[in-house]
Amino acid sequence: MPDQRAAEQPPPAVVVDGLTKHYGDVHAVDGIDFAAQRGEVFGLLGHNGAGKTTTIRVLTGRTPPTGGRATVAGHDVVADREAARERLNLVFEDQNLYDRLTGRANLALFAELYDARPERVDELLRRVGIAHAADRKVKTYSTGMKQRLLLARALINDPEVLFLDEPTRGLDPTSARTLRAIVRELSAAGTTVVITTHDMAEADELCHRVAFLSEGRIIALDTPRELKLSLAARRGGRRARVLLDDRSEHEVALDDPADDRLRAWAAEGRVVTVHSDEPTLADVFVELAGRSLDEDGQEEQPPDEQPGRRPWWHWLVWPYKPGGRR
Ligand SMILES: Nc1ncnc2c1ncn2[C@@H]1O[C@H](COP(=O)(O)OP(=O)(O)OP(=O)(O)O)[C@@H](O)[C@H]1O
Repeated sequence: MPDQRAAEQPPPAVVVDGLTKHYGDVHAVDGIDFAAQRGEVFGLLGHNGAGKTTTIRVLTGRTPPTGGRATVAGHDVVADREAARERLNLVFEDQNLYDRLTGRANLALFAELYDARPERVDELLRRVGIAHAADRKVKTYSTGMKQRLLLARALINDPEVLFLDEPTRGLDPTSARTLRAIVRELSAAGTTVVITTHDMAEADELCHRVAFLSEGRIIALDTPRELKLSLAARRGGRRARVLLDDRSEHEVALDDPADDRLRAWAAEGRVVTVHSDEPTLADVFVELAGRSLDEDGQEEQPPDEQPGRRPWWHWLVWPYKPGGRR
């Protein structure tokens, strides 16, 4: 019964309703609505100046909205700001660590501030993978280590909602992978994670749903999968290039029931590779925003330094079994 299911559904961890934030004539956030569920990883994506950071600043009580309303963990971010802040935490680019203190001392200070158990400090240092450097001064830490320490610090109060502003920017692939793994663990344990990123491949991999922001407005909001599928549909359906055992290449329509050549070739064991043309999230963004994220002054990285970024044509190796059926 739908009514009963609705009653059992926990309230969303983040609710944003007609939120605006104006700086003079600049409408940094211009009437946005969304809700993020418990355990959801929710991505805010957009060009420089789209309003991502401002949205997070309002939701974390760092700046008041001009209009509209938002709640975090059930608490209004304006009227009930302190209660909301007790249940959230954040990793922000402009945050500072105490450079002349050790990693452990940095965390211990925050543990005291939040009344956390003292054992929590070492637990978190282990969790983010910097226990070995716990007694080194933070000024000797690399960017990745500092980012890990900031994350540990943000977890000290077991937040119900964690806000991460560009958490993997400037990180080496290993640190970025560790951070993504922690986000997944947190999400599985019920923490809601709201993340801003310029990295479309990362958003695709990590986020349950993403909102594309442009000039302070949400221009699309859905799961990465749905966004990609709807672009494929607008382009006339998904297609694939197929390489057969006789080295001939064919283009097939995956969404056209009349085109069952791929199934037939597969049944005959003739397929060597299938080359899918599924659009990427970056393609969806370009279509909606009219330009790519690389066109807004971001420094483009060479392709081999773009972890997880998939080319437009992405090869799937079909299990090839010469002369037989699978
Ligand atoms: N304190 C401020 N005073 C005046 N304007 C501001 C202020 N903070 C942000 N803005 C403006 O609001 C708009 C949105 O900025 P915001 O930092 O939220 O964008 P963003 O999507 O996070 O961009 P980026 O990817 O560069 O961090 C921009 O036009 C910015 O110049």
